[in-house]
This record gives sequence, C-alpha cells and structure tokens, in this order.
Amino acid sequence: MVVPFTVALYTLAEARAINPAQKNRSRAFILKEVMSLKTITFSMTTPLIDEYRKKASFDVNTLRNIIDGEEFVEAKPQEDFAKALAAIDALETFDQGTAARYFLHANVFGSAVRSLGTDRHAETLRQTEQNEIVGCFCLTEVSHGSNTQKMQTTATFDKGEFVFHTPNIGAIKCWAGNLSHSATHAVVFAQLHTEGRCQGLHSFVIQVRDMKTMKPLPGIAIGDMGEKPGDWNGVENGWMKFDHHRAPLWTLLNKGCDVTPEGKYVTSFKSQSEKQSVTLGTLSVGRMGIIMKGANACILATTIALRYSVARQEMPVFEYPLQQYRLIPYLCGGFIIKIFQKRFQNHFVEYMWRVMSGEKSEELAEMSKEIHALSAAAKPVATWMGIEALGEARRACGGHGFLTCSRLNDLRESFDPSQTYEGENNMILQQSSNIIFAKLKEPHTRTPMGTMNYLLDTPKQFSGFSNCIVEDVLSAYKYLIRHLVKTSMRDYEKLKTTGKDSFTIRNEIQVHRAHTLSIAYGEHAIIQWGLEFVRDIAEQKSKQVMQRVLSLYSLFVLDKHLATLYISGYCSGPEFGDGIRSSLRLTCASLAPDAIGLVDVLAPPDFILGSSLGAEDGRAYDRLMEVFLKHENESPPFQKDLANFLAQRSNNNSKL
Ligand SMILES: Cc1cc2nc3c(=O)[nH]c(=O)nc-3n(C[C@H](O)[C@H](O)[C@H](O)COP(=O)(O)OP(=O)(O)OC[C@H]3O[C@@H](n4cnc5c(N)ncnc54)[C@H](O)[C@@H]3O)c2cc1C
Repeated sequence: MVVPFTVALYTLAEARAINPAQKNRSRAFILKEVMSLKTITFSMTTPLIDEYRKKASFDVNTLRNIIDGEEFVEAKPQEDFAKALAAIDALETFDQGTAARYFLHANVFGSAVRSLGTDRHAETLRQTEQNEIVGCFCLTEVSHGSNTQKMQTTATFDKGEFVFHTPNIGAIKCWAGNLSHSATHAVVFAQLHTEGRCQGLHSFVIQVRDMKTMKPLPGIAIGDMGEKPGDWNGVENGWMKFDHHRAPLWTLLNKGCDVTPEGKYVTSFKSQSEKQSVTLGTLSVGRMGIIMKGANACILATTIALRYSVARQEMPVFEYPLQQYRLIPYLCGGFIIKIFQKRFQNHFVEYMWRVMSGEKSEELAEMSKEIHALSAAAKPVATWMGIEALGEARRACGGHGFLTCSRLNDLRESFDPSQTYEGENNMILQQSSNIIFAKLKEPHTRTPMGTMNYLLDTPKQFSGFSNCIVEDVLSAYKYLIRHLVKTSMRDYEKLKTTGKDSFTIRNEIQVHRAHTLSIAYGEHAIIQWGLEFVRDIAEQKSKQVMQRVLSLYSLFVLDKHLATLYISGYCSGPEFGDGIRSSLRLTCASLAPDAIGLVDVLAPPDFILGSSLGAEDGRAYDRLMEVFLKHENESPPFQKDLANFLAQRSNNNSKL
C-alpha cells in the first residue's frame, strides 16, 4: 500500500472543513482516484514511452513500496501525526494552497500551542484537533521578518490582563496564512511588558474573531494582503493590527515562563537567548515539512520534463546526454531528499512524543538543538534544489514548457516562497552554523540523531578513490566541513579583537564560511542517511538502482564545492576533480535507461500532476492539441476592424 496517497483521505476531509472551494477542481474526485492508486496500472498507449519503461533494470512497484510504502513510516505509536504529515505531502503535489492552509492550522498553529503551552491550553488544543476553531501563526511584521528580536507588537500586563497593541505601521502583523477571512484564533508573537520593563519576545494564543459573526474582536483590525502568484492566492495571507486589544492572562503560552495575576514575571529559563530558542524552536515543525516540498518539486519537475523528453520526436531529446544531465540529477534529488525527510520526520515524531509525555532529559534538550540545526540546514538545501529543478525542467521542455498546460511555471511560482517562509533560507543557515559552533565548545560532539558525531574528527586529505563513490563523497564533505569550521572560527576570533559585537561578527563570517558550512552540513546528513537507507534495501535490483541514484545525487551536490575543496587543500592536481566529474557523467548515463521507470515510482497520477506534457501515457502532442483546440474561439470582433484597417493601408499604399 502507498502511504502518502491512501492516507490523503484523512487530510482531505480535514482540509475541506477549513478551506472554502478556491478552485474548480473537485477534491472528492481526487479522493476517489487517490484511493484507487493501490492498483495503478499504466495505460500503455504510446509505444515510445513504453519502450523506455521496458528498459528499467528494476520493478517499479517493488521500488515504490520500498520508497513510499507503509513500512517507511515507522513512527507507529504516533501514527496519526505521521499520517497527517504524509497526507499533506500527498495533498501538496496537487494544490499547495490547500495543503498550506491545513498545515498552518494543524501543524504550525497546533504545534505551537502544543509545544509552547501547558495544561491550561488543553481545551484550545482539543478544539484545534477537532477543527472547532481555525488557527493561524502571526510572527512576521511589516518591517521585521527574519530579525525576530526586533518584533514590535506589544503585550502589556494591565489589571490582570494583557493589552495587545501595534505601535506603528511597521509593527502590523502580516503574511499569516488563513488569517484574512477564516482564522478564529492566532498564535501571536509579541514583546511582553510587565513590572515596568520588556521581558522579551513571547508567544500567545488569542481569539481574533467572533465565532458567530466572524468579525474581528474589539481592538483588532484584519485584512487581506492582496494577490499572489500560483496556488498561494487561496491561502488568505492576512494582516492584523491591534488597538489596545485585551486578552486574559492564560493566553500566554507559558512553558517555562509565566505572569502571575499580580503581574510578576516568573521564568525557569536561564537566559533570554534560551527562551528565544525554545520559543522559535517551534518553527522546526514547519521547516521539516518544507523539506518535503523540495523533494516534491524535484519529482514533479522531472516527471513532466523526462516524460516529455522521451515523447519529443524525431529522435527523442531525451537521448542527448546534456538533456539527461540537466534532469536526472534532480530526479535523484527527489528520491534522496524524500528518504531523508521521512527519517527526519520519524525522529521528530519521536521527539514530540517524548516532549508531550513530559520527559525532561539532557538528551531531549540535545535533540531539540539538533533538530533545529538540521531543519535549518536541510530546508534551504532541499527547497533550492526543488526550485532549480522546476526552472531546469521548464527550459528542458523548450517552448512548450512555457505553456500554462505544462504546469511548470505554475509549479515554480507555487513552490517559490518555500525559500522564504518559516525562515528565509539564507537567514536560517546562520542558525544551523551557530548551533554547530556551540556544539564544538563541548567535550564531544555526539548527538542523538548522529549528524554531528564526526565534527571533532581529523579528516584525511584525498589520496585516491575507493570502490564506494558515496563514501568518497562523504569523506570529502567531512574535510570540507572541518575546513569551513576552522576558517569561520578563525575569522570570528579575529573580528572579536576589533571589538565588534557578536551579531555583527556572525553576519561578517557568512560569505564563503558559515553559510557554506551549514549547506555542507545539511548535504552531508542527507547523503549519510541516504547511504544507510540504501544499505538496508534487501531486494537486489531495487538496491542496485538506488545505489546509483544516491551516487548521482551525492556527486551532483559535491561538484558545487570543488573550488572550496581545492582551496582547503583536500586535493591538488586534476585527479580528484576529474574523477568526481567523470563519475558524475558515467552515473548519469548509466541511469538513463532507468529514468522513466524511476519517474513512475514517485510520479503522482495524471489528475494530480495536471500537465499536458507529463502524462503517463506519453501522448504529449495529443494533449497539447486538446488544449489548442479548446482555444479555437469564434472570430473575435476586432478581426473585422483589423481586416478593414489592412484594406485601408493597402489602398493608401497602392495610391502612392
Ligand atoms: C507565501 C508566504 C507565506 C507566509 N506565511 C507566513 C505565516 O503564516 N506567518 C508568518 O508569521 N509569516 C509568514 N510569512 C512571512 C515569512 O516568514 C517572512 O517573509 C520571512 O521570515 C522573511 O522575512 P522578511 O520577509 O521580513 O524578509 P527580511 O527579513 O526583510 O529579509 C529580506 C532579505 O534580507 C536578507 N537578510 C535579512 N537579515 C539578514 C542578515 N542578518 N544577514 C544576511 N541577510 C539578511 C534575507 O536573507 C532576505 O533575503 C510568509 C511568507 C510568504 C512569502
């Protein structure tokens, strides 16, 4: 059974409850089709694409079950959470807007209340889970997004209540999905003022609309931010302005801190930064989900472009090695990022389970930091690859790729903001490197998920290739990461002597240093977990093809670091660089016969893919003609005027 699609029922039912029909496509229809996926068969109507199917060295159904099967979602005790995430994964290949709305309500709003609140928020949580209320998440303000410390909305203790206020235009909350028309409740981040001083950024869960009239409560103004491209138009990204809005004390999400009825601030956090990192740690949930968007973007892009490439006659353009090189690595990226995200999600579900069970161990605190570092590194790595894949796929389909019916431009627009929300990619990479630097000050770097275990090792320089190219790639990454840690820290220490503050110094060591370090850390973890997954595959043909899929992904991402590897002294002379690049070309060519089979493993059914170029029967031209013929309108009125104008011009010219 294929987990993500069969469990779509769960999400679709839930999502429909909170999402007004934004589109004409019927979700009930999708659901019916989705449920029939278990018995999916190919229609075999075009000899050309079927010839390519026959070239696959593995069985598509077997590999599909290995990659996407039920056994892949291991988190049995927390099945509902895992299923909900899997269902969102399925849903967003069809419509990111609906998926985002549901995710924001159930996972971002819900998780914030669950992880930052306490028993007194149990009723809000129950209402969220039962869809009795609709939630949104309000962090960003008009003049501040990435720099969360500078948020200006205030929540001031006054006579046993909090008074929420927006001091200026720049402090208006904005971008919150679900807010414009639907949200009844919001998690709001505001500077908490009590005992005559600001206690820093805190989170609150407040009601924002009357449940019956759906009008904003007194002291709250809400509006919509206007049109956006792609699926995001239906997401209701809204703005909210407070004018001395009063809310009860229990609205403070009070894990680790509270305000007494007398207005006294109490906290068990040792420092502001500890509190800040716990408060914002809730964003990891969103980031983890967004990693899957990177995989989905790669899968949708290459499904469309590779199927079209084999249909593009006379000689299919697929046969050009450059065309293969432009697409197959992204297909491999789709597989490997998906594998990584599923494992990460299993860890995360386990972590959440332990937190909810009340565990307070040092190991759990370590895990929280590691989840934060890894999600902040892997989200940029995955989403950048996904957006690149969609751009390359659009170009690889030539002019027809530009047509709306290819869906590639729509997809690119819809996936684009994944680079920005839940932490702008470049910004959150800083969080990842900061955690790595802090970890390096400890006596050992062993971590619960094992992604930092190697940080204190002394990696060796390149001395020749082994018989496992992925291991070779991992060795190069370890050296690269060590080099980037050393150079970043060296520059940090140097800048410290100039008297600059740590915020400035951290910003100044990003280019070619900490920024690249976080990317390399994320890529290393993705490859390492991919290797462990592939090693465990028992069925030989699937294992062999997945070894090549992993090799190609690993070589493709490492290739981008060659210059830094040479600068670092890891290698000299052409052997290493030539070796990596020739392996890259050879592995890509070796995967060409398997490419269409691999696409079939992860491709959604046609009605979800929604592309004339990428349909599974390979009849791209017939489908294009269907679209062309739909636009064969009655003659437009201006044609008559045009004919008159042309006749007049011709008369005038003949008189000259
Ligand atoms: C479709 C969409 C949905 C969203 N949904 C929500 C939501 O539901 N709730 C919510 O609260 N927010 C939401 N957001 C807002 C989003 O989280 C912010 O846009 C994001 O955090 C970036 O903040 P910003 O837009 O203020 O950019 P800025 O912080 O102004 O950044 C602008 C640019 O400057 C760079 N920059 C900033 N600081 C630094 C630095 N120190 N060093 C180097 N470069 C820097 C950034 O990398 C970025 O490229 C959404 C955004 C989008 C596009």
